[in-house]
Amino acid sequence: MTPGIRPLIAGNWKMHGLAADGLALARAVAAGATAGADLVVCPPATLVAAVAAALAGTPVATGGQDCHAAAKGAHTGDIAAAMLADAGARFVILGHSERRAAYRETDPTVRAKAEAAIAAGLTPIVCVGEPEDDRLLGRAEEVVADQIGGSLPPGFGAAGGVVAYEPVWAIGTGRTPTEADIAAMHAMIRARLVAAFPAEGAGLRILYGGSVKPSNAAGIMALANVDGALVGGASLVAEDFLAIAAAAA
Ligand SMILES: O=C(CO)COP(=O)(O)O
Repeated sequence: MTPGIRPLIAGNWKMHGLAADGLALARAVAAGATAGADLVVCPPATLVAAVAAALAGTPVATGGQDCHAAAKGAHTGDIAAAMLADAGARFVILGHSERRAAYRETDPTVRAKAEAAIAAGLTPIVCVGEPEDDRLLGRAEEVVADQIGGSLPPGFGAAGGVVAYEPVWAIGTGRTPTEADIAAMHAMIRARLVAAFPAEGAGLRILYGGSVKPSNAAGIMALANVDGALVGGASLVAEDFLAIAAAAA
């Protein structure tokens, strides 16, 4: 945790959820929301409007999982940031490693998307994280520093942007870096944020993601510069997601 920063626990549902189970999950999260942390759920695009409507008046916010960099246009299948905002989203996950890998999203692409998100009034959650090879070769911090340098637009600090550190090899695998490695990476990210955004960098939230579950959340959340979590698999089970939130609060 960083003193003075309110933790954020974000659930990335990825490509999971039809209307009935998605709405039930969102309602169960809202029913158990703890006061000590901000919560956001990021359902598939088809459910953003319905989940946002179901969560209206609750402390749980809604987010998207991606947006296009353009405000509108001939981009079949894509969604503009303003459309997410119009549907009730307040956050959007950008540059997730699954999208960087499957759609070859580069740092400049992610940066342009983050600019579009900010212009639409959304808070971007920009994902960074090293593949396993780079970790084994001792290049993890260098790779993540490059992603930070390339993926965050100038307005990121003023917009209260969020960084999520997700080592690629920890996603969905049950493996996590050591707490010392997480702390070292988050300290590096904090230093880069302070350098890039002198007015706001010390107060921006840096989330850890990758196999976060109730059993390891308290230890990870207690680390310096870990200001919450981006949760995949465990966000699909309300009681697990809420247990992680409780560990951060
Ligand atoms: O990719 C993630 C969140 O964006 C992490 O996924 P898991 O929590 O399933 O490892």
